[in-house]
Amino acid sequence: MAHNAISQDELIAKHSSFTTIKRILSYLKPYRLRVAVIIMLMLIVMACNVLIPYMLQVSIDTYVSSKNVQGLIKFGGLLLLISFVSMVVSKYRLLWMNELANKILINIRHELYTHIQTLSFSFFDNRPVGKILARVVGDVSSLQNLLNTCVTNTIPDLFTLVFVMIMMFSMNPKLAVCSIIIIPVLMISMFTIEIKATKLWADSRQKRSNFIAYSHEAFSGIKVTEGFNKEDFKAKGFYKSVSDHVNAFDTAVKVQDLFWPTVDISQGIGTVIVFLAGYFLVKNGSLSSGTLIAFTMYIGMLWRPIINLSDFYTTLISNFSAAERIFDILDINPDIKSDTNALIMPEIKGNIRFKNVDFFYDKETQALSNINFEIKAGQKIAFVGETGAGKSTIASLISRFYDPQKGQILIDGIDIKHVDIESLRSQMGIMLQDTFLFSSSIKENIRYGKLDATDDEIIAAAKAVNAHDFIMSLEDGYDTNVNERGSRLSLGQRQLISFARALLANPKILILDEATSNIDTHTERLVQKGIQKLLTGRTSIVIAHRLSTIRDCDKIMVVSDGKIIECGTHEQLLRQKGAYYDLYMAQYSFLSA
Ligand SMILES: Nc1ncnc2c1ncn2[C@@H]1O[C@H](COP(=O)(O)OP(=O)(O)OP(=O)(O)O)[C@@H](O)[C@H]1O
Repeated sequence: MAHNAISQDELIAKHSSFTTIKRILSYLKPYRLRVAVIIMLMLIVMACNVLIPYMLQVSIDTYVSSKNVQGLIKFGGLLLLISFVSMVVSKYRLLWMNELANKILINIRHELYTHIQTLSFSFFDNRPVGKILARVVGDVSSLQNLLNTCVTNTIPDLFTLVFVMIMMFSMNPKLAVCSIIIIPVLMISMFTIEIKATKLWADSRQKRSNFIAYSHEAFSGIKVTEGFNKEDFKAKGFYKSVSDHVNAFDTAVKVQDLFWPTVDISQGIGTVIVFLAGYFLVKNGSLSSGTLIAFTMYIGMLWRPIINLSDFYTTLISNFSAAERIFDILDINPDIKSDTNALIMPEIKGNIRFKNVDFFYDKETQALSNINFEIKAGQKIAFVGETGAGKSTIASLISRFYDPQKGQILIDGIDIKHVDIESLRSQMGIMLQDTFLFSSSIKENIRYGKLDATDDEIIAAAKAVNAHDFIMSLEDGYDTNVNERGSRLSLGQRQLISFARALLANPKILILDEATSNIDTHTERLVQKGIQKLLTGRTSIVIAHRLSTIRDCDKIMVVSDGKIIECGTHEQLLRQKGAYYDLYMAQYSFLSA
C-alpha cells in the first residue's frame, strides 16, 4: 500500500457503477421479507395514484356528459376512499423504508469499524487517522443519503413511471409516444454530464478527506503548535486545505447544476408536444376531452418521477465515490491474519526464538537483518541500543503485528505465523512508549486488561504496582475520569495505570517498550517493586534507554542498525568493553557530570 500523506489524495480502486450499485443493494438481502412487504405497499399506492386520473376520465366522459348526479356522487365517494387508502398505506411505506435504510446504515458502519479493527499495523502506518475517520463518519453519512433517496423515492418512482406509461399507452398509444419522445434526448444529456461530474465529486471527496485529516492532526498536536507559537502557520495550512475542498466542491456543483435546466427544458418541450398533438386529435374526433384531461394529469405524473429520478441520479453521482471509498476499505485484506486451519496457541510457557529473521517495513526500509536469539521461559531480557536501531520492531514481531519477510519466530517451538492470532495475543501483553488511556474512569482503564475483573481485583492490581495511593488522592478515586488519552494525568501516573492494566491481564509474555521512561527517579523507586511483581512468573522483554533499570536482567542484547551485536549479562558486557560499555559509560558520565 502506498504511503499517504495528509495533503496527498488516496488511491481508490475503481469499479463499474453497476458493480457498486449491486453491492449497495446486496445490503437489502437480509431484509428480503421486509423489502417484499414494502414493495407490496408501494404497488398499492401506485395503483391508487394511477387509477385517480383514469376515474376522472370515466366520470367526465360517462357521468358528467350524461348529467348522472347520483352516479357522479357514488363515483366521487369511491375516489375519496381510494385517496384515503393511498395516504395511509403511503405513510407506513415511508416509515418502514426509513427504518430499513437506517438499519442498513448501522450494519455498514459496524462492518466498516470491525473490519478496520482487523487490519494490520501497516494499514495504519500508511494512513492518517483523519482519513480513516472521514470514511467511517463522512462517507457513510453520504451513503445514508444515497440509500434513503434510493429506497424511499427511487423504487416507488420507477414503479410510478411504469404504471403511468402502461395507463397512457392503453388510453392512447399515439399521444403516449408523443409524451415520451423527448426522454432519449434527456438521457443522452444526463449521461454526458455524469461522466464529468463523477470525476469532480470523487475529487471533492478526496479533498474533504485531506481537510478532515489535517484538522484531526492539527487538533491532536495543538499543544506543539501553541508551544512553538505556530498558530498562524497552521491556520494557513488549514485555510489552504479548506479552500481546496471548497473549490473542488464548487466545481462539481457547477457541472452538476447543468442537470436541472436540461430536465426543465425537456419537460417543457415534452408537454408542448403532447398539447399540440392532443389538440389535433381532439379536433379530428379521435380523442375525447376526458382522455385529454386524464392525459394532462398523467403527464404531470410522468414527469414527477423523471425529475425525482434525475434528482436521485445526481445524488448517486455526488455520493457514488463515498460508496466506492467505503468498499475500497472493506476490500482490503489484513496483511496479518490467521490461516484458515490455524493452530490454537496452547498455554504459552514463554520460550521465544528468532531464526534468521529479516524484516522490511517497505522496500526501502530494512529494519532488521539476520536476527537470531533464544529466550528461555521465565527469563527477563533487555534490548538496548541507539534510537532507530530496531528494538521496538523486534517487540512488534513477537506480538505478530507484522510478519518477517525471511526467517521464523517460534514461541514454545511453534512458528507464530501458523497460529491463531487471537489465541496468541490474548496471552501476551505489550506496553508501548506511548501509554494510551481511554477517556473513561481509571477503574475502566485498568479493567481493560481483563473485562470481567471485579473491583477488588482492580484495586489489588493497582496496589501491587503502587498506583493505589495516587489514585485514592484524586477527587473521585478509581472513578476519576482521565479525559481523552489520559490528559488529566501526568505521564508517570498514566504509566502506573497501564502497569496495573497489564498485571490484571496476566500475560505469559510481557513486553515493556520504554515503559518506565516517563517515571521520575522518586516514582521509579516506588514502582520498582511493582515492576518486579509484574515481571515475575513470565517471560519479560524490556526495551530501555535508561540502563540503570535493566542491570539485573538475565540477558541484555545490544541492537545496532537492525542487528544484534552483543549479548550477555550486565557484568559480562561491561567486561567486554564494547558497545554496551560505551552506552553505559556515556550515561554514567552524563549523570555524574
Ligand atoms: N511503521 C514504520 N514504517 C516504516 N519504517 C519504520 C516504521 N517504524 C519504524 N521504522 C523504521 O525502522 C527502524 C527501526 O525502528 P524501531 O522503532 O524499531 O527503532 P527503536 O530501536 O525501537 O528506536 P527507539 O529507541 O527510538 O524507539 C527505524 O529506522 C525506523 O525509522
